[in-house]
Amino acid sequence: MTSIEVAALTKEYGSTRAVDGITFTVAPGRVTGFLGPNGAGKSTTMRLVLGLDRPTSGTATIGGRTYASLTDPLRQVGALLDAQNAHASRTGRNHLRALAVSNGLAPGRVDEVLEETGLTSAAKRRIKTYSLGMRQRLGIAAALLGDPPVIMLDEPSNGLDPEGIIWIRELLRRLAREGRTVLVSSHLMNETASFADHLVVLGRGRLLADTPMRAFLDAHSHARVRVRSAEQTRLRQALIQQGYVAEFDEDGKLTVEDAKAEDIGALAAREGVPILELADETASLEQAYLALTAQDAEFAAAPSRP
Ligand SMILES: Nc1ncnc2c1ncn2[C@@H]1O[C@H](COP(=O)(O)OP(=O)(O)OP(=O)(O)O)[C@@H](O)[C@H]1O
Repeated sequence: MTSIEVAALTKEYGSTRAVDGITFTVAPGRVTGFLGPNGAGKSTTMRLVLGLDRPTSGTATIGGRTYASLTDPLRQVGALLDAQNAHASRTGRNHLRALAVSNGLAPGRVDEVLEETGLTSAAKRRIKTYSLGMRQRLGIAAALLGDPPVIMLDEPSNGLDPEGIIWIRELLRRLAREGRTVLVSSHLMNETASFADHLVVLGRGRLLADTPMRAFLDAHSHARVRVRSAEQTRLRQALIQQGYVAEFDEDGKLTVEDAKAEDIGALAAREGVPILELADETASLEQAYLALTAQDAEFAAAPSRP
């Protein structure tokens, strides 16, 4: 069982502090979604874990060791950082073969990972003829080549079509079920919600959250009810009198903030307003994430103390 451990990690590029003293552990057996606005420091953190950059201070280790000190790195960690990285004039299969040979991996793995990523029929084509989605698949194939216990993917859904997005979701879930440590950055919130068990959220280089997905949703989103009745205007007045915030949406339904369906149903019954539709709205990761990063933006925008 191998974890990724990030401890008091800081990276400065000149006067830019890309990563600012973050500490978290990515545990095996689950998919950890790595979220944050553009420039939050996700790619920098991944590069530091992979030894592609040196921390200004702090450490990033895999199973207690730095990437540089791993004896067989591709058997320990598979990573997809930049799908454009492969030699464009090679075929997909030759690219993977070269990687396998230079890292002492069994050549038989090449056909296995081509199959696993749906690239078998394109294996003999040059990479320059691949679509962005195919390059993503090839990058994932390379990450899986050494059958590693730790997998780190930066925006793997980039360029994938809907079928590819379902495929990657299932792949990530399976890798976690097999007990691997899976860290996946994404800017697609609802997509992340469909595969992640756990979330690490960065904002301006700092750690904003390190929490199970469910707890994150519960903590950062509020309950909301959508209701349609035979007398919407009257219902809205009654809701407002009771202190609720209720607004019409574009479909003409009422959205009631900080409310539960059972309370709104009871209120409508007391008022004698027939209800046609009534439902609790489930919190979306996007809602929760925006609530969290909005707080961060306010905090970050506050004037610094003398
Ligand atoms: N090599 C570099 N030189 C200078 N600044 C850099 C370098 N790499 C990253 N940065 C800066 O560090 C900050 C964090 O960037 P990073 O790419 O890690 O963010 P990110 O969360 O991955 O964002 P995105 O989702 O846009 O990829 C940004 O302000 C970026 O401009």
